[in-house]
Amino acid sequence: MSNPIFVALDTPILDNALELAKSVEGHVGGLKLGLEFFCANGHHGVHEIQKIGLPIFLDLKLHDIPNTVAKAMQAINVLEPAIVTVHASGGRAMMEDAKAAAGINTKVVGVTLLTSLDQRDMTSIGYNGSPHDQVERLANLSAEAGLDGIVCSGNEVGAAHKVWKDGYFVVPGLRPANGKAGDQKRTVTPRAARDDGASVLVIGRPITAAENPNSAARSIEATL
Ligand SMILES: O=c1ccn([C@@H]2O[C@H](COP(=O)(O)O)[C@@H](O)[C@H]2O)c(=O)[nH]1
Repeated sequence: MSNPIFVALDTPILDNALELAKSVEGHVGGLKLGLEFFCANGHHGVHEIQKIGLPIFLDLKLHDIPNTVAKAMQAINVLEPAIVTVHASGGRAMMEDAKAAAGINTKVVGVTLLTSLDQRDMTSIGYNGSPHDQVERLANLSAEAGLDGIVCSGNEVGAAHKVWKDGYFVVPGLRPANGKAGDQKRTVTPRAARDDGASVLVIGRPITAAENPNSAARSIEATL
C-alpha cells in the first residue's frame, strides 16, 4: 500500500515549502500546493517543489464558467499535476469541460462541501439538507460529469464510497486524536478516514505547524 498522506504546504514562501517538504519526504506520499503557494510562486514554484520527486496535488479549487475553467486547466497541464481540484458546485458542464481539458495522467476531483463548513453554515448560504445530503448529491454529479472523484470530509467518505464504488476520495480536515481543529469543522482522525475508504489523506497543520514536522508525519503514518 502506498502512503496516502499528501502534506499541505500552505505557505507563500518557496524556501519554507521546500524545507518542509524535504523534512517529511520519507513519511508522506505526495505534496499538496494550494492557492496561497500558487498565487505567490506560480509555475516556477511548482517546478521547484517537483524536484523533490513526489506527486504534486494542485489544490486550486477552480470555480468559474466552463470556458474559463477549461482554459485554466489547459494552462496548468504543463505542470503535469497528479491531482487538481474544481468546485463541484460549479455544475456539470464546468466539470465536464475541466476533465476534458486536463492531462491524461491528472485526476480531477470535485470539492463537495468544504470541511470548514457545518450544518449552520450550509443553512446560511442557502443549501438545503445535511452535509451528507450535499456530499452525496455532488458526488453523483461529479461522477456523471466524468470526474475521477471528490473531496469530502471523513464524516461522509464512507457513505460517498457506497454510492461511487470506484471513485477517488480525497479527505482533508484531518486531526490526530485531541488535535486542534482550528478553522476546520468536520474533522476525523487520519485512521478513521482511511478505514472509511479515503484514497488520499490531506494533512496540513498537524504536520507543518508541529515543532518537529518529521516526527509528526512519522507518528501519523504509524497510525495508518
Ligand atoms: O474541504 C476542504 C478542501 C481543501 N482543504 C485544504 O486542505 C488543507 C487542510 O489543512 P489543515 O492545516 O490540515 O487544516 C488546506 O490546504 C485546505 O486548503 C480543506 O481543508 N478542506
